[in-house]
Amino acid sequence: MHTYYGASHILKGVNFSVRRGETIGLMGRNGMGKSTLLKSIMGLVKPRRGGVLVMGKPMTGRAPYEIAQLGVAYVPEGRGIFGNLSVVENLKMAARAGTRGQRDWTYERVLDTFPRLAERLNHGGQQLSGGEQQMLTIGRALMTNPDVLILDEATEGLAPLIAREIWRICDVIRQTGISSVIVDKNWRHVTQVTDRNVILVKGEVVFEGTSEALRAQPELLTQHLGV
Ligand SMILES: Nc1ncnc2c1ncn2[C@@H]1O[C@H](COP(=O)(O)OP(=O)(O)OP(=O)(O)O)[C@@H](O)[C@H]1O
Repeated sequence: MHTYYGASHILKGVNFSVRRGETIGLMGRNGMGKSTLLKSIMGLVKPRRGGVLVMGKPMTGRAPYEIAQLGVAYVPEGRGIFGNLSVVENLKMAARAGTRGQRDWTYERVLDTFPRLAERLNHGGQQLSGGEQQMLTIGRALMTNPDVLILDEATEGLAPLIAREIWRICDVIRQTGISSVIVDKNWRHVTQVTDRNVILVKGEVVFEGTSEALRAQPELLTQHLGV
């Protein structure tokens, strides 16, 4: 895939795939193209060359809601809950069956997974802390019973305890067999919950491999992830 913003060539031939049940870490320093890749997949930005297949169906340039209907749930950077609606309303309005008719994620199950949300059911979205808002956006994505969950900047700006809770949730989601793509700066946490990791540098893939393979190459971590 090649994606541009005007004359700026941002994604330079990125080949990226997500298999069923796989959890992928997408890493790289600021401005390397991670969000642009996710937006290109979701139909928010149109790639100029190459394209997107969802379950083998060509979906390049299709609207984000069409991608979502094929089972891809996207939690963008900076979240995006409905601040004037309560936690209950935010969750219930998202409820629907998945692409195979599955209803594994019910309102009750989401609350079991996010005990903090269960304690704040009638709070308005804007009354929640940043971490609770992130839980609510992930919970809302799960209510759509997705096949793939995409999390951009999963724990950005969250207090360490809350970030740890998000990582626990990522692990729970992984165990249910949903595929995930997780963008986060903290490679130590990312690699604990991923099967495969991809590092982007200036719009190109410079590493792709298992968490063990990445940990075995500390020079990559220093060079590309700033550790
Ligand atoms: N709407 C836009 N118009 C023009 N350039 C953009 C736009 N959005 C992003 N860019 C540029 O594209 C490049 C890739 O940005 P992108 O947001 O994909 O990076 P990223 O790896 O997700 O980094 P970050 O963690 O900072 O979001 C950057 O140089 C950025 O300045």
